[in-house]
Amino acid sequence: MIHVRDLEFRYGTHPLFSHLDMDIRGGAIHGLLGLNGAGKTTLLRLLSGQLFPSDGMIDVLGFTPSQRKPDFLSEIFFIPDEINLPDFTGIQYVEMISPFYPWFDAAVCDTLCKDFEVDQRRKLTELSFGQKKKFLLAFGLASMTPIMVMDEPTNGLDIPSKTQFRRAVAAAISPQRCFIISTHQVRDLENLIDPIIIVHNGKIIFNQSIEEISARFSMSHEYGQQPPTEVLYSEQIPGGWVSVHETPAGTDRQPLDLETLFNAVVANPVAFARQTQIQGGTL
Ligand SMILES: Nc1ncnc2c1ncn2[C@@H]1O[C@H](COP(=O)(O)OP(=O)(O)OP(=O)(O)O)[C@@H](O)[C@H]1O
Repeated sequence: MIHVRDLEFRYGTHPLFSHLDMDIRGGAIHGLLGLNGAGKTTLLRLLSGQLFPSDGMIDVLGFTPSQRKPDFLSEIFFIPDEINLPDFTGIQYVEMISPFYPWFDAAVCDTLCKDFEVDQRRKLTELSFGQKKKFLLAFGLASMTPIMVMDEPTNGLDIPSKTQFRRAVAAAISPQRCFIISTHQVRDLENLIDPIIIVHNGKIIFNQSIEEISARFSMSHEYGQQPPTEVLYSEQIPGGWVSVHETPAGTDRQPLDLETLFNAVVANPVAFARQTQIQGGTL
């Protein structure tokens, strides 16, 4: 659904992306991870036509986002981290904005607002940060756009709302839709995001499904003071070490936790670089 080739992007003279390639398929909830300042928000804005590349190609559903064609803008919904909503009630917002989204489903919006306990009769400017975010999530999921891009969507959500968010997103994904979620809160989204994409030093250095990851890499815990040897990555934990290594054939796998995987990939990108593209499937 999304293809990026040789993307270059700079803010002023400061280069951020150089020769960045990425392929994203439909029917999946992609987790976009990266260190602070790696360029996650910038990449999401480039994909949604809010920023323009300095060079290279971005293809989203056959559109070039920077052209900002109305047909393209009605197929993508962007939920930013910082939300500015107009001085409307939720009901007025739905009346004014939903006509831009041809597949908008008002019943889905009502149900999600109810689940999130957001009162659409209230002025959006008078809602708390978390309530605004939940309203926009409900509206965005109800927009039924094939592409949905979310920047740190669980920021500001209380614990039950995070659970409802995971449930709503899992229920909304379909082979015709593609979600990209940028997050630092990987524990909030564990078991939801798959594949995992990591942006680092101006490039996509990792883009693999959980199945591919767990077939190739395992995690183990060792007790004692000495760090384990012959591993791809290790980090100290109370009483021992957790390490990431290639899975030897025929051994049982330990599920990988995403935080450790992320630390491992960023600490040793070369070791993980062999499979940065999703292989097979409909790209
Ligand atoms: N408007 C701007 N003008 C100049 N530089 C910018 C601008 N916006 C972002 N940057 C720079 O671009 C880099 C990437 O920023 P971006 O917000 O995309 O990163 P991020 O991965 O989303 O970071 P975080 O995880 O901290 O939210 C940073 O070094 C940032 O300072």
